[in-house]
Amino acid sequence: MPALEPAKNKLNAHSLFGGSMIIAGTIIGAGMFSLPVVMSGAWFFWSVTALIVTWFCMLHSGLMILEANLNYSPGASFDTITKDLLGKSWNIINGLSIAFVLYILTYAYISASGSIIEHTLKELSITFPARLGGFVFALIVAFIVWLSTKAVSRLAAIFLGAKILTFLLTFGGLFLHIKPQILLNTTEANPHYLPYVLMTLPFCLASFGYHGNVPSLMKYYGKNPPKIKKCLLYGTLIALALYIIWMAVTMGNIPRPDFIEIAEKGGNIDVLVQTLSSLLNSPIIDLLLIIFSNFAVACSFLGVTLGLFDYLADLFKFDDSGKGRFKSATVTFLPPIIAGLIYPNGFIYAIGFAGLAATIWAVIVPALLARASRQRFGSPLYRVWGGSTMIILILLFGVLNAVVHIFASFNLLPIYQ
Ligand SMILES: N[C@@H](Cc1ccccc1)C(=O)O
Repeated sequence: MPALEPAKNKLNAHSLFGGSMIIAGTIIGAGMFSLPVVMSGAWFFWSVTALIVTWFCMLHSGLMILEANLNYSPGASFDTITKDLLGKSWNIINGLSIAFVLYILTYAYISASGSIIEHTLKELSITFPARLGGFVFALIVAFIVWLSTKAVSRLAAIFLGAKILTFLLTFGGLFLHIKPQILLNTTEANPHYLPYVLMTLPFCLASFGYHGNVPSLMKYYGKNPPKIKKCLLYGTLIALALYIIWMAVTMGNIPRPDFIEIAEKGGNIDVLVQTLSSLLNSPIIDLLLIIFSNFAVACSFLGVTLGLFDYLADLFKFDDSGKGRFKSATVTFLPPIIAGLIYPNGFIYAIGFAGLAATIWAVIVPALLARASRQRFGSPLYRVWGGSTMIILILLFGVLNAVVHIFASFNLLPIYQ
């Protein structure tokens, strides 16, 4: 995500477009690549339903952070707001869950980039093990993050542009290939979809995560709730639309039973991309898909690790000198790199656990923040609609996600296999 400048004046004219893109750019990332695999049981209709429900709840939990944030001066971080409104214990839980999500996502990106690099080089007839690919990629990203925030923001902006461009080209092409009989799964006799829908929720939740950026938007636009509200609405809507198209093109090309094999192979990006391209028989789309997946992963990788880097630098009080930044880069990258070397194929698991931890700081804590903000300040500048009912609804959604993921981890939910 590009670095944000502080708001220069109250009537600042930062465009709506920029803020919406920051939100959409953060949302659309690795999570998206887990969706077709984990949603193959629930298939198209129920997946879209789960995505819409998650979109609604994640948009409102983001708005609740905004509601609480507006009581503080622009630049106040998530940490400041939570400590002040909910107290020390919640702040520790919040901080731990943020660090956990960022760490596990960094691991997911290393795993994903390894598999993407292996697949890309295989197309060029070069054999390169995924483990090594992930390792090298992580070192490059670590170097860029160590260099400066500016380097990250410039590169992330370029990658975001490339990601959107290749997305449009790729999916424009894929759209024409959708086969209705595959999308509607007409060949399977008596299929069951509904039992598989619950387990998809934590993955949808992870895929709609962006909440660390709400305070950044306030820093960017100043106290301008109507504008920030629109950014959240448009940014999340762009992501929702894109995910629905993504479901349609993957499920409209890969027959449902084929997903069982993809999942058995670990469900990593390369397997999905490979299956898609073997079915399409179009070298151009194949190439675009590869370029797109590389950019999508690289862009979110930079954004998320920059967040983790700043968070850890602040936590351990490492300074901004070359040496201090080296220490921060080491604590940021070393644990996920080691995990990626030992266990390179845990992509899908990682996204599921990201969903479990994200439900704390991106759903439950925001709902509690909005409640506390109303009690303490009366939320004079902006209040999310729906009163306490909305707060309760969001809390229920958050708890449901946690319960689902815990049940799924103990194999208590049906799995499509
Ligand atoms: N939504 C991001 C992951 C993410 C989760 C939580 C916060 C920020 C980012 C993705 O799909 O990759």
